[in-house]
Amino acid sequence: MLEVSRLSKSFLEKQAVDELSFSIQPGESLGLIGQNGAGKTTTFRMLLGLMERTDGTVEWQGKKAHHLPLEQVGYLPEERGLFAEEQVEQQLLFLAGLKNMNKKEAKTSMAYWLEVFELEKEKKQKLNTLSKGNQQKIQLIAALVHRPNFLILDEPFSGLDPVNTDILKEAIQNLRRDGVTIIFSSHRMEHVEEICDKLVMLKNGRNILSGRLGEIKERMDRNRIVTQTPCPPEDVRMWEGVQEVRASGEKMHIYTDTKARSQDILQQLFTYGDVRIFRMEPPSLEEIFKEKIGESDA
Ligand SMILES: Nc1ncnc2c1ncn2[C@@H]1O[C@H](COP(=O)(O)OP(=O)(O)OP(=O)(O)O)[C@@H](O)[C@H]1O
Repeated sequence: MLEVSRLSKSFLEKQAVDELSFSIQPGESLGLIGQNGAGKTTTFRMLLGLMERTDGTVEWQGKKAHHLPLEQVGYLPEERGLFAEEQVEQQLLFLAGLKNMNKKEAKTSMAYWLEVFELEKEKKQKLNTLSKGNQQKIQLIAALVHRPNFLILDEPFSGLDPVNTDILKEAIQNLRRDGVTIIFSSHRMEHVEEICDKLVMLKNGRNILSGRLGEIKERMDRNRIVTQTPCPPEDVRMWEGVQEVRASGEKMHIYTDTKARSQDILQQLFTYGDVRIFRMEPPSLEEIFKEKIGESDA
């Protein structure tokens, strides 16, 4: 559906996006992650034609394109920007109209999303009288109201409380089930882990890790063992290949450099007595992120 090859953007000396390649198929969701300034927003802006690329190609449904077909796209920009003084309902209908949606359809779609995000009571209010989180939800509805089949969401969870975060996650899952393709950025790794099929990790504009989440975890050799044992953590820290040991209640988390260490560790734990729990867990996305971002550029 979308194939991005060697997409690059430089601002004078600064290489904001550096030969970024990825692809996404209909109904997939891709998480674009990276530290502040890694190049996520710049990538979105180039895909939308809001910013000229320095190099690279974008293919949409097999054909080279300058940018995505805007009538099919919903965009939640990082810099939120609706009309503060306008009524919620009026501006949502106006924005749907700009995307060629007829008024009846727009009203039905708007009513659906206002109900999903529990904002029916606020629809007659001016935007600037709403709380920050509710304004954020209206901005999300503005990206969704014309029923796009491709969504670009720049930090969609920022400013939302835990209840609204769950509502948005569920809405995103439902959109995916309906075949909507989604690219989103987030600094919250647990959200990325829950809702993306694929991810692209950027560091200084470069793709440093990408693929399906399960496969990425499988590829990571760093291993976490969760165990319950009478063995003191100080002893485990001395063993070969052990990078870190953390006590968590009655359990101990042992991080090793390779998966191959697990059998040796189990053997050694047995010498201290009863091993009540011993399981290997893949690293969380947050752990992978910290490890990859922390690696040197050399
Ligand atoms: N218009 C611009 N002129 C000059 N430099 C820019 C411009 N836009 C972005 N940059 C630089 O490009 C780099 C990437 O910025 P970008 O906003 O894409 O990062 P990001 O990953 O979205 O960051 P954040 O997570 O903080 O939103 C940064 O170093 C930024 O300062």
